[in-house]
Amino acid sequence: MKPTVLELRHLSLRLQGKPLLTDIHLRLHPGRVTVLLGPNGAGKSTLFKCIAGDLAADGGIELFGRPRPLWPRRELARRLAVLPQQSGLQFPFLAREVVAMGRIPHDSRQQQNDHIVEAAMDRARVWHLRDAPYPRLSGGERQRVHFARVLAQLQGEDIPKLLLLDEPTSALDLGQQHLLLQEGRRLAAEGCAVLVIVHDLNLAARYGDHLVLMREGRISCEGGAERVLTPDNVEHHFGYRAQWLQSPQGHRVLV
Ligand SMILES: Nc1ncnc2c1ncn2[C@@H]1O[C@H](COP(=O)(O)OP(=O)(O)OP(=O)(O)O)[C@@H](O)[C@H]1O
Repeated sequence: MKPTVLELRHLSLRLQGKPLLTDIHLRLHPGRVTVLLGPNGAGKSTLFKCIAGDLAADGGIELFGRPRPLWPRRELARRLAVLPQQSGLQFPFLAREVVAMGRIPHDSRQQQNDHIVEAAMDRARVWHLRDAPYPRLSGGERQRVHFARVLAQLQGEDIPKLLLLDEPTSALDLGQQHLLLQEGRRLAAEGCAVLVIVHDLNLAARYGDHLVLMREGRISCEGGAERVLTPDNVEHHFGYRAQWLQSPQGHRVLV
């Protein structure tokens, strides 16, 4: 049986009398990219916050085979990295100092950290920005710096890991969107489980092994792109009639 990196059982959350998540069940395995999809307000970020420990929900969250509350914070941070939708970072850190924050949970020597920070910035294509003050970076550059930070965070021991990415491509141009998701796939190929929220259904179909579609706080459908992104499902969830077209390269593209 495949090991489970994350298991959610009967996860539900009400805030101010409003049900934000209802009876969510989800299992993630190493080596797979799972894409979380759904219309605005479906509960995707809320689900991330529950997994990240920022919101307390009813039900069970098991990470790497252990209930979430039993994980010491620092130990978990060496296995679970979260890229939130927005970072409130204002202080004029240099880009490389922001990336180095990813190394805080680790005890390694300074030398080793420098090497890891450089490699992560290289993978996120931001090494050239290493000495730039973070507040002066563009929105897309900041997003890539934070991506480098979570890459640096997950570098280290050969243990199961989970990366949560909340709309990591929202500020990126076309080329950078693909580069970032290719890096996500590369991490999965190295054994990490990746859970990513994206709004672009074509990116979801192209990079996701498993697609999870949410609506009104519930998982409404999951599986491969062909099963989840049917024109009927897309219309039902997003209020837009789409169709699949065959590209000359043989890929199917949803338009
Ligand atoms: N602290 C809160 N108290 C009450 N309602 C909240 C709270 N946080 C979020 N919500 C509501 O929960 C719902 C789900 O929000 P969430 O941010 O999870 O949606 P999402 O699927 O990530 O949407 P988007 O695609 O727009 O980012 C929204 O209706 C939001 O207004």
